[in-house]
Amino acid sequence: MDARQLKVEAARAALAHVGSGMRLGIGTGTTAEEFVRLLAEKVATGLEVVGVPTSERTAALCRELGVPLSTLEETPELDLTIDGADEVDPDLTLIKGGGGALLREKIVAAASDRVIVIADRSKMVETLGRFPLPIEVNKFGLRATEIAVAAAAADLGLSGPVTLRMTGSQPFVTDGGHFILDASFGRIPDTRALSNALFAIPGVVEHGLFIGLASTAIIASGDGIQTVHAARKPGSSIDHDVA
Ligand SMILES: O=C[C@H](O)[C@H](O)[C@H](O)COP(=O)(O)O
Repeated sequence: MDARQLKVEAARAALAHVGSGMRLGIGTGTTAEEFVRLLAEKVATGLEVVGVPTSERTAALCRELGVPLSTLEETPELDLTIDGADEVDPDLTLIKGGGGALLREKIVAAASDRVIVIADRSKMVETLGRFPLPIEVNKFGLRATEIAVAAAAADLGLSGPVTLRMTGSQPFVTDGGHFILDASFGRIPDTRALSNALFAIPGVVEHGLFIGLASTAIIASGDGIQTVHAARKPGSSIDHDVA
């Protein structure tokens, strides 16, 4: 099975969790787009859902394929979000933002009762950090923010290039009008500590570490589909088991 087919299989398995009447968060990226295509087929045959897209790119695909859309203003509480990821660790902490949509993705995920991550097996890692961590930053004070990010990482024993994401000769600009720094720190043993350190920097708008947001990961490989549920945290209502 090639990489695209694995994405389709993960998306298909996630679609089984979608029921009529649901308010859906709809992710961004090539895997989420396979989900949108399958969802659109179901909508065409009568499934009634409303989707809140996590990017202009996803919104355009939904419109093209006839998936009914809402906004988070109109529909601030969602039943389920389905999204891809750049990396997934065994606790279902994620790195996201390879497509630049991390800010809206995190807002939508946080507004959802459940978040299902869909990915092929290559995205599973023991420790996050092989994929450069996307950090969305305000355009103002870019250089100062770059220096502060590197210093915050160094305090945690992390180091590596922090580069401004480009599109051709121009900086990449997110849907929110910000820039993205891609931080190649290597393995991140303490994601919570790095998250806190980054949020202490005023120029940081959001970062791509998704901690405690994913409830389930649906992972496709040549051996089939693996479904992993997030471990129960004190006070949480999330189920915990590994299937
Ligand atoms: O900003 C983009 C998102 O976080 C994507 O969900 C992530 O980059 C995974 O994308 P793909 O499914 O294309 O690998």
